[in-house]
Amino acid sequence: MKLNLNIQPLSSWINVKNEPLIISGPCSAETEDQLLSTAHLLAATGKVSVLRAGIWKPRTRPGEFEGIGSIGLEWLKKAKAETGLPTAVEVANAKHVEEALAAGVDILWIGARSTANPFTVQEIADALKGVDIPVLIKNPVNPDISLWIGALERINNAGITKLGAIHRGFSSYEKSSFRNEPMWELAIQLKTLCPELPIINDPSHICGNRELIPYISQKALDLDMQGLMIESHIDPSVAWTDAKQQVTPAALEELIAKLSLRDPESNNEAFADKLAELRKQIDKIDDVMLQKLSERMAIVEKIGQYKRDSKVTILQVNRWDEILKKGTAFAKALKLDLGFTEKFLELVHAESIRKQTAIMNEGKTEEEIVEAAAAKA
Ligand SMILES: O=C(O)C(=O)C[C@]1(C(=O)O)C=C[C@@H](O)C=C1
Repeated sequence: MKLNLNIQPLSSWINVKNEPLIISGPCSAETEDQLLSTAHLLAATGKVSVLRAGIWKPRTRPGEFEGIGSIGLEWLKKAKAETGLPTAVEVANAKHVEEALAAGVDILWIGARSTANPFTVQEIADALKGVDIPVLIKNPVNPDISLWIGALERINNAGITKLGAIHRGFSSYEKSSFRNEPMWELAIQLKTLCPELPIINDPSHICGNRELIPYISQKALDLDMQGLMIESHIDPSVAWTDAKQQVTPAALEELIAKLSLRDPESNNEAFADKLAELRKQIDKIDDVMLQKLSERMAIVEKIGQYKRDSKVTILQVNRWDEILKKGTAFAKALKLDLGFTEKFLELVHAESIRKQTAIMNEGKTEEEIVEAAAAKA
């Protein structure tokens, strides 16, 4: 399946100073002086293409600083006039859109909490009808790619063709070293569904601390993302919001200088030949692997029939334990990663159980059974 979005390439709507696109600025606009001094230092790096600032801050609990509000738009206007940097702000309702447009903001973005709510996204989409402005959409807080896609579609349906996504990571119940789990596979899935959609990474919100930002930024570029949105502050230690994850403009400049830029392709003929040869080898191995998996599943089905006819349970925990032990010992000898091997074997075992469950239920899969029950309920 491919996503049918009507979008213009990033280069046609942003004058990118240096590849990749760097959007930077304070988490929150706090004072005129803080915003202007940060903006001037960012502009002086020559590496930043867009100045960002939070004007209205969606906070988890009331009573915290909820953004400086409309006055911040005036400061942004001034910063743009003085530095020449185009500006970007987050909007979360129709009123924000109206005010941001009136203040001449160049790029709007929709935050993760808003993306998770289709009513909010639709309200913003309606407010954007007939307007020609770039809009970036952060992934929803929860790891649900259809909400992300739905938001992109709603905004695109409103006529916005200068459209991009921002990967800022996902909330998770599990304890993690990240503020928001990157779950790169979801961003990769989005890119696969819509290769022409620019995806910008937001290492600040993924990391939640300054230390990890260089690593995540490099990984994002290596996964062929088009840009980075990194929060910066003239003095992060006194920032009113997200103090731990903001960097100084000087630190940002250093971070950008250290990034390795790699191209998605190479014109070097020797490289292309070598790559083609190695890929041929991989194709052959993948064919054998899939062939073998298909043969394995045929045996699993046969066992399933025996189990059904002999009234034996699907799960054979001792046998499964033996497979895991044997498999991981072999993987160790082969220098395969143990975590990967376990995950792979678990996936295969789950598929065996799915197949045998269908055999126990006259060929009906669990999804079909659940669907039929839902239709009756
Ligand atoms: O050995 C069996 O009993 C099988 O059905 C095969 C198999 C497997 O996939 O290897 C599947 C389910 C059982 O829990 C154990 C092993």
